[in-house]
Amino acid sequence: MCADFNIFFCCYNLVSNTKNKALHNLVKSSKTDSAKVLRPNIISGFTGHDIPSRDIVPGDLLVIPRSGCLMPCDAVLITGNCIVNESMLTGESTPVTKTAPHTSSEIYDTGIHKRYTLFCGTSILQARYYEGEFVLARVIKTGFTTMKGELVKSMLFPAPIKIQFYKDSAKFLLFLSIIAAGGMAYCTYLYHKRGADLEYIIIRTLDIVTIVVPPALPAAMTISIAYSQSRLKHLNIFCTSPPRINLAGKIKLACFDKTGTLTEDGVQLNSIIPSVDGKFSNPETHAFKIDSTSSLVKAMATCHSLTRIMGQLKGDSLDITMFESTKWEIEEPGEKESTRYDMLAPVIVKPNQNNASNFEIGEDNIPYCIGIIREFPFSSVQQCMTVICRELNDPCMIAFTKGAPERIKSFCREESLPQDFHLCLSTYTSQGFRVIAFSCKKLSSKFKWKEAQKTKREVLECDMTFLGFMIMQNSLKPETIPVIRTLHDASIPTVMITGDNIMTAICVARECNMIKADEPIVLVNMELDNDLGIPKMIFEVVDDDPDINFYDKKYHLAMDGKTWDKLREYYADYLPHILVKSTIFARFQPDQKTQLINYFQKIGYIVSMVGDGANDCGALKAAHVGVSLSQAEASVAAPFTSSIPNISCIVHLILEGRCSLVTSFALFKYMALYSLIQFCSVLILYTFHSMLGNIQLLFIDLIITTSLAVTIGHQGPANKLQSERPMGSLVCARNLIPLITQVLLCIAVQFCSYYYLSTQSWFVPLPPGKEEVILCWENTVIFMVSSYQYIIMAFVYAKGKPFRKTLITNFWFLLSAISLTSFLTWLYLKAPEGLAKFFEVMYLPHNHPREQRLFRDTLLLLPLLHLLLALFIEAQIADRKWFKKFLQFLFMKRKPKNKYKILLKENVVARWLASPEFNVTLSVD
Ligand SMILES: Nc1ncnc2c1ncn2[C@@H]1O[C@H](COP(=O)(O)OP(=O)(O)OP(=O)(O)O)[C@@H](O)[C@H]1O
Repeated sequence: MCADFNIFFCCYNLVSNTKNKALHNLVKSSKTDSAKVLRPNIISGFTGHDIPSRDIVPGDLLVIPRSGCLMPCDAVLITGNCIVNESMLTGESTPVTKTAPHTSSEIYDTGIHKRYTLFCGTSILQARYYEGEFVLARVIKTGFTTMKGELVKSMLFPAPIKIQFYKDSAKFLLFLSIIAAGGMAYCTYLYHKRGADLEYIIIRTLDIVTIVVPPALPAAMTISIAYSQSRLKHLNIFCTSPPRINLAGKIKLACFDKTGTLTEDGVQLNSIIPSVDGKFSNPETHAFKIDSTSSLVKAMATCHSLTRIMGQLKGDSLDITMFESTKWEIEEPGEKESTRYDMLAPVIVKPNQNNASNFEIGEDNIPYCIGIIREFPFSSVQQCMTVICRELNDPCMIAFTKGAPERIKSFCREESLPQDFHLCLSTYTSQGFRVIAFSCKKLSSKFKWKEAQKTKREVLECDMTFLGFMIMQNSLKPETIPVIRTLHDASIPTVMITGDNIMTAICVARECNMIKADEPIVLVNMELDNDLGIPKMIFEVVDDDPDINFYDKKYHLAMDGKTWDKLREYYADYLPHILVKSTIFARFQPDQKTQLINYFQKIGYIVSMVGDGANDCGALKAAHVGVSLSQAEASVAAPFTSSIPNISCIVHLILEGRCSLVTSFALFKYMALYSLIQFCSVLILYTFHSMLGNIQLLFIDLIITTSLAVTIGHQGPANKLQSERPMGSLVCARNLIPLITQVLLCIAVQFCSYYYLSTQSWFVPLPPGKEEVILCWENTVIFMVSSYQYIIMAFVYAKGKPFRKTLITNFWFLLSAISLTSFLTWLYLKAPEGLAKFFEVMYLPHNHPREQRLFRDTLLLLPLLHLLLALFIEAQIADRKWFKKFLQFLFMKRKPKNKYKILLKENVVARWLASPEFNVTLSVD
């Protein structure tokens, strides 16, 4: 019993140590010893105090150092602005600008007003305000209530996740308790019959409970997770919710974000297509080749959120590429970077010297420049960004907007849009290009500084003039194609969920082989049916023959965010049938990404999601296994963060997950068998008036089972993903039948060994008595045989393939198993008298009768035979497909259990596609 607890605490410590370390790193990563706050003072208004950061309280006015700092609390900016790295929050390390809110009647809400809020744990790269003035922030939350506190809480108390294994283990424990109850009843009967007193009966029967229900069982389930977590850490994959590692072993659908995940973070400029008076001009490869006085170039020079930090241009890679292509220059006011803050002298952009001559010179010989008065930063929900600018010598301000073409189109006046807008867009998107559109709006001369600060973006984003397209190339990461192939080979379907255009998404999906060249793609669209008053679902086959037989061919559905919303609203019953056949989800907003992941889970998929940006946060959290590609060691965004900057991390995770799951099962079965073996030995010995000695019990519990259980978990994952999946359920016939067979075999071997002993002519059974005898032949035989059985069972369950490395690679296990076997054999055959006495086993000197020595030697054949039979049961029955099929036949399992498997089998969409009602058409190329 004490040894069992020992194992439990060893394993528990191992797991909690890994967790504690991660927590410790996280807390330390943003620990700031002190902070400066302004507190009211009756005499001089406010005075500054340097206080330990733990003494900061909500309501304090925090002074943000100009050179940046780690935020010790959540606070709202009051003055100035800050450039912040929020990778801990979103996984995305592109710096974001936080500004102080403008006076308005709106009530502050952290969820809505994130752009005014500095979050605890995020890194302030720079704080800017007028020279000599403080950058101030009002503290709103401290400690556990902050955003970082939430992350620490989620690590300390991870949200419970439904894992079949844990439910099954509870059932299994119940089953073991029933066995224990049987054993207790037998024990009570036995000792009562022998006339033992009540206290003795109680002690003996309680012994049985501690043997059958091992307290180390929960530890067995976590030890493999601890090993996997530390291996993942070496691969730079960090985990804040370790139980999810086992879930990774059961992933049935792998979802990916596109930009920055499947494709590179950076983009290259392909061409620019200006639009003048509602007509597209010829594409240009460089922005500086276009007339630099054109509005499109001005939009490209101003419509961004770039800033200079340490002399380097920082911001979204798309913005950097765009701005650099104009060859304009950015100038931020103030000599020092940290004083680049002046409402009256905003950030300005100006053409470089070569182009400057094209522009008018202002009064006082000031060279031409554009001041960026206000910026509405890019958001994935809006799919665009807007700036309000003022040109030198122009009394009117101008708004420039850039973003997703569909979105920009909706802002523009009809006459400014070229007729071939869609044709031009689809020409580029269907080649996989990322297309960004631009528009502008001249504001009235009455629109002054004050209005610019107060206006809402909706006022600006209407009645605009379309300016043209910018075509960007975003190539695949080299690892994407091999990883997608590996996942498909392992029968794990892949799905793309992106904010980008649907045609671009389709092209990228084809390029990375998510959709093979010969597999047709069908667009799901919605068209308003005036008769019905609800949208009608229509299908469009992309680039293929619409007369395909969809029953025979693998096909993929693709839809955009708008269709998704309508499907949810009007065709909720059809949605599961469509989902199982869908591979591309484009123009999805962040909340739609989350909804989609939840839907996949509803139809029975274990879903993984890999993403890199702020627009994936919800989906990453919702997925069973969300992996954020981020430099941060832990982010609030996802339970896993990977510093491997590509999707190969998901393969490592699945391999580790499978290894951990299989090891957890193996350890669980091993611990259960160990209890049952000991249970059987004890009952046999009680029956024949003997029992196991304390040293023997300690040796079994502490040395044999602990060393073997701990080293079994050490085995690493297989090198290659297999299409075969590990079992997810412990309490199923496929698991239980081999396990029960192993138990019966162990019992049979113990009985055989006793029977063999009883047939010996020299053997005299123990006479009935009130107290049990330890030093006797009965005890020696059962102790030795059962000790071998613990090693045999560990050997059987330590097998490697197909989800773990081969047993040969597990050095520590082999060392333990070989050393224990050698020691046991030596103890049994050749141990000196003192040691035999210590272990309370029979000592046979050389001059002992030959029959006794022959019996002792030949008894060893039994464990050998047991090993062969146990290996046979595991290799030829438990692991075999025929056994699975036989059980399916036996239990008449006709239908798959998972909903998505039933839906896939039904293939209802193929029927719809064949029906004229759904109006299947061929899309334009
Ligand atoms: N910096 C930006 N400024 C303006 N518009 C942008 C900017 N970045 C992206 N967009 C537009 O907004 C759309 C949505 O962007 P979002 O970041 O949500 O998704 P994405 O980057 O296209 O794809 P993914 O979801 O795969 O990362 C983009 O497709 C693009 O058209």
